[in-house]
Amino acid sequence: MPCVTIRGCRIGEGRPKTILPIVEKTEAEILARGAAFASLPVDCVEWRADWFDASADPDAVAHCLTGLRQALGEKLLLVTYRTKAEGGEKALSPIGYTEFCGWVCASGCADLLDLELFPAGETLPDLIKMAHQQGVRVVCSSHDFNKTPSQAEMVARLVQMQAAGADIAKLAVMPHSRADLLALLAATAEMADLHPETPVITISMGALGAVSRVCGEAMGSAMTFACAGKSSAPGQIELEEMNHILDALALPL
Ligand SMILES: O=C1C[C@@](O)(C(=O)O)C[C@@H](O)[C@@H]1O
Repeated sequence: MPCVTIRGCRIGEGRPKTILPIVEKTEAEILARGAAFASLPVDCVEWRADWFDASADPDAVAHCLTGLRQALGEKLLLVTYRTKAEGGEKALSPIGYTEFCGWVCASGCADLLDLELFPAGETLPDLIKMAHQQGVRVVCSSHDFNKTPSQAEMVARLVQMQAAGADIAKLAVMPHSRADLLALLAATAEMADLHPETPVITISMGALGAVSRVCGEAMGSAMTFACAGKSSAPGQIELEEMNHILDALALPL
């Protein structure tokens, strides 16, 4: 798998890189979480900006991002606006979504920007180009909180993200059976074996899917979302426990 290197962190190589989400409403709460997470053994912090009270105000977003960047030091910062349709807190018009992404990239504070495959639609390649021009890497994402699509459909979505120019392709789906969980894992292995152009992140959500969050090194998922207190999706495992499990499941060099 090719590796995406940011601030010395090699995403796509070895141990899956850990991510902690911030799901707070006010700048003060967001920055307090950022400062607390900066001292934890985690690789990346995700700011879920759809939770932010002032997410429609460009100055407030820029101010918060500047504070977060300072708080996080060398930890990677992933910025995500998860739209309601994909399981997030707020709906956003296509124009609002594009504007928000522009503010994040212009801030110079984000290492990674989450871009949703379906809402971005035809504008996705242009949004990716805009991010790249400003030195921001793109995690393209797709979520299904209701079901697990077929293996072929999951692979097709991830390949579509790669073709659009994403640096990392991500899929989170909901299982209802062991077969669903196996389909997600099989799609992950298929990507690693047959489409290794970019690292991928794959998640089967909820308790049934939780094993998918810890087996990335063996199966081919490059990053994993954990939690420290508040979680941002069902099935996330506490960071401390996650670190123990990832160590125990490490492959020999
Ligand atoms: O896309 C994802 C993955 C996620 O939904 C999870 O299942 O861990 C958590 C979200 O915060 C993140 O943006």
